[in-house]
Amino acid sequence: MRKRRGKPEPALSGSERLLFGGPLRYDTGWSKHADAFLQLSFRAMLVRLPGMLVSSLRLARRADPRATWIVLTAELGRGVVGAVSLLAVNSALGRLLGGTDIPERLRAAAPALVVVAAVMLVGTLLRAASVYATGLLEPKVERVATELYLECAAGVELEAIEDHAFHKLLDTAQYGARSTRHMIGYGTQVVNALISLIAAAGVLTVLHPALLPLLATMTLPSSWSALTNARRRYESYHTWVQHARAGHLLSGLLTEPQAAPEIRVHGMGPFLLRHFRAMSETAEAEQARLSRLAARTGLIAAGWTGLATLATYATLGALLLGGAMALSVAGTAVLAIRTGASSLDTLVLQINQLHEEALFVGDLERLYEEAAERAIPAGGAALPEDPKEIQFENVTFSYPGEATRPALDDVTLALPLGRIIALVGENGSGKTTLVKLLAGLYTPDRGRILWDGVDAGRADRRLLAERVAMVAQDFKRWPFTARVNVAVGRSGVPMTEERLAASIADAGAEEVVADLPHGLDTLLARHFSGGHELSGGQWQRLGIARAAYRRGHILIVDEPTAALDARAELEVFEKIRALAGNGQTVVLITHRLASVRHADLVHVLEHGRLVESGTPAELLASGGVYAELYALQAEQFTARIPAPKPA
Ligand SMILES: Nc1ncnc2c1ncn2[C@@H]1O[C@H](COP(=O)(O)OP(=O)(O)OP(=O)(O)O)[C@@H](O)[C@H]1O
Repeated sequence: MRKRRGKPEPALSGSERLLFGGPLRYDTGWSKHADAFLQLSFRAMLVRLPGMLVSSLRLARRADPRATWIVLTAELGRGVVGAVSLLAVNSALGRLLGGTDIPERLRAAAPALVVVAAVMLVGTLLRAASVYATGLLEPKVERVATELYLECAAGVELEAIEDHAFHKLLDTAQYGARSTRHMIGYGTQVVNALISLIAAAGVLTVLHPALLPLLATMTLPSSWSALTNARRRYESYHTWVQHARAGHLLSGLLTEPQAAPEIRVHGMGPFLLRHFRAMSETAEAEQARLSRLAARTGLIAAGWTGLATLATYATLGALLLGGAMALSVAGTAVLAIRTGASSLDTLVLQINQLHEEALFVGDLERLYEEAAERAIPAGGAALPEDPKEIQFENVTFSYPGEATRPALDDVTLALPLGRIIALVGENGSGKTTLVKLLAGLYTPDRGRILWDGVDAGRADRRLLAERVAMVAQDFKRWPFTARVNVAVGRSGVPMTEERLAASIADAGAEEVVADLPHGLDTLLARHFSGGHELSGGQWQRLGIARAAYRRGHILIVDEPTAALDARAELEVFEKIRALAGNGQTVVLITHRLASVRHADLVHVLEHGRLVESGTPAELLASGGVYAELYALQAEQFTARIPAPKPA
């Protein structure tokens, strides 16, 4: 970011330091694209104007070509009407102020006056047409831009979504979609003001060439003031966007149902409120700083405009007194100057607004570009129809920005298909990371994942995802009906009752559904009226039903029984075993080693490395990590509880 002289560093609030560990401001230099701040000079603004107008026009045509055509024609027409009206006024004034006989003068001026009235009527009609079509266009343009934005968010790699810099771009670009809507209105007004200005300037040049530079001098100060303020607002926005996000986070926490019990039991309400207030006050201080600067800039600009106006009218007076200009011409000149000054003012203001919106649209365009670069690649090699084995070959993977040891370190292992394979290891040993790589959510930094010899890194990612069903540890509890919560497992196929019933049976979730007040049509979101909440274990069964509904070849279950009671756990493992019996591969992550006994193969991970592989019996016999963990768990049931000390 370009440092500005005299720009004070925003104060760091105690709340930010305590809650978020430091100032919540983004490093704006993260993007490899052109720095938006460099695009804020007056020259850059003018250079970018045609591009801004063209990009608004392109979006508008995409959203509604007919309405775009109406707006353009109407605005062009209004400009022409303005010029004709000025010329007609000039002609009427010349006739009214020439000659001696008043009725004669009026008669001579009548046709010009009729023209003035007629063009005013046409102008009004054109304005109505433009307002109507702009109203049609704006929401459509916003929708088109928002759809593109959401497509980008849904289409990028998981790594991009987890990257804070990309997330910042997502945050700022969301305002770009709204800005595209405003750009239509501002764009229209720019076109209109530009045409009226050209008309007024043309008329002025004809009247006297000295008047044109004076007109420009009169409007320069307001341009400078508007541009300076816009630049400050945009700069401040970018510096403070993360802070604003944190403020929303706090207010969201105070109202969200998940946090409500803890807020009440731990009495966290006043704590969060206090910090919300402190964060808001810091943001208010920034607003006050901007307003102070805007008022100062406005005052300087107003003084400058006053002097320029004085000079203009003094010049006009001197021309009149010196006999260099007729009175009627001076009258038209005053009108043309007023029209021109007002058009120029509007033009500068609207270009500036357009420019300010364009900066946000610029963020949106940067997001489109960045998202295209980070998109999940389309196409690729086909995977074998019925593979026998998936082989991890020296796979190493680190999460972006994690400088310490890799989450997976040189892992080589085999996953024979059609079996139950368990992944075992202590917290943070890399089990979830391994299955995420298997599902194609991440790609290895080094090494390969081979499906019967075909490198998954080169495979069509869509086809790979087709094969996989996953119940992640933190699987999504969609705030939709129970039916949808199961059927989203494969939302691309028509929903059938048979498939739903079979998946629910496969997951042993019949009772969960039967207990719902409206069966499968029960809304599973308590914060909506008529909504219902499930327990953690009940949700887990629906999650498994969702994965069963997907009918992928490989079922990945990450901690499937964490929220289940002992009986339910046994039952769920029974169901998972039955699924494997159908020829489906099950990759199971669990800490309950008793449940691993039924696996065909166990891989044990430690600190991201594979330390043991084998059948449960082999691993128990070998006395390694698995055997040690197993013994620890078994001990918990057999160890004697120490007798209470005598009083
Ligand atoms: N999204 C992420 N971004 C950055 N680091 C991550 C991310 N997810 C996991 N890690 C890190 O990667 C390492 C392996 O995590 P992983 O979730 O694969 O372990 P795990 O064996 O599944 O653990 P657990 O048994 O607790 O679920 C950990 O050090 C963790 O901090």
